[in-house]
Amino acid sequence: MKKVCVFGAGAVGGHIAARLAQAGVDVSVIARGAHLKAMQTSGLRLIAGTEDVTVPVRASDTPADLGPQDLVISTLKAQALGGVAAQMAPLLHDTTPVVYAVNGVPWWYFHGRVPDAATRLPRLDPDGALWRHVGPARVLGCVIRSPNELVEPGVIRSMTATNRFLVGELDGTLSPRLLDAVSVMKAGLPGAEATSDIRADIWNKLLVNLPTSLLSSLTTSTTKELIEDDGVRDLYVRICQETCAIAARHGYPLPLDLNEQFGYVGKNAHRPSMLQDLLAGRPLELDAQLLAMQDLARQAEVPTPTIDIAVTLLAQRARSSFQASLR
Ligand SMILES: NC(=O)C1=CN([C@@H]2O[C@H](COP(=O)(O)OP(=O)(O)OC[C@H]3O[C@@H](n4cnc5c(N)ncnc54)[C@H](OP(=O)(O)O)[C@@H]3O)[C@@H](O)[C@H]2O)C=CC1
Ligand SMILES: CC(C)(CO)C(=O)C(=O)O
Repeated sequence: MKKVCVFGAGAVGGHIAARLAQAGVDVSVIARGAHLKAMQTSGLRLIAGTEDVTVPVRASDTPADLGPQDLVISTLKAQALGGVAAQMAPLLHDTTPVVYAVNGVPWWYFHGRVPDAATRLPRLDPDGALWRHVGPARVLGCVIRSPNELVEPGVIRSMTATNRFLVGELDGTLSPRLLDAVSVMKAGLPGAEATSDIRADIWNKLLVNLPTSLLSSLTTSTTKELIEDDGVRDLYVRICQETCAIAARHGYPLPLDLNEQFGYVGKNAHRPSMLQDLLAGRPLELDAQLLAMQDLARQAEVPTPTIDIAVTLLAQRARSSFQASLR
């Protein structure tokens, strides 16, 4: 049986690990702190609608305890990826693929696209640790469409019945290792799918993340509340339009279907992961979700006045709430 390790099994990774364990997949998790202790002592609990399941799961904070894997699924926040890149070594044999399930512009985005010197995004891999210790050859990109919250250590609440995980090779091929990874994931996650254009899926997800991360975090509102107010909805639309303009200049003209957008975000009273982090006094995924998008806008000379104001305000809010959490 294939061995799968979920690295950074918090809200999303906990959901993935619980579903895989439920389906009988040989899955283990890397986590830390009180959440790790709770999983080791009482198992991993997933609450999804009326369903409430607890599964035993092998959990550690030390990759060497778990050994080489057939598949690693990273569900860390973007800003944590570089710091653990070197620690992944014990989980990797020569060909182990690593699925990077993460929001925002990914560190590997330009790999294979433009001449080598310009392929790295220093903001997302400041000292090159990801490039050096993992490298783009192992990477399968993954877009998450699955809202979840870690409600207490060891306990994940899933906010919706439809959970999609779009997984793709960076060069778009439907390779045997991609189909293998998706079939392992599908055992517990019927919404896992192989995609032949992971970058298009990333842009589509950015189109949801830019307005929801910015506006929910600034207003402390759930995604559903955001679109109930005319003024906030107007800002939401402007942020979407600016995001579409950036995407188009980078080769991805996105159709802006506001009915579809509002249908997706309005369905759940979900606190986006960025708002969850803000309320908990944790660092935000500002670089990957927001500042990298401003970089791409500047590169393509696309004006983003609404995004810029919202990012400035949110960055300040993040600084002050992080400071408050230290007091
Ligand atoms: N939550 C959601 O609904 C959604 C999230 N996403 C995206 O998915 C990704 C993951 O988000 P989410 O699941 O919310 O994040 P979480 O913070 O809930 O999960 C990440 C986990 O990794 C742990 N971790 C961090 N560093 C280490 C380390 N060195 N060793 C062991 N464990 C570590 C964290 O522990 P600690 O808390 O101690 O730092 C945390 O439990 C993000 O990119 C997010 O934007 C996408 C769609 C929906
Ligand atoms: C779009 C949203 C809000 C839920 O899928 C998300 O990606 C997040 O919580 O970070």
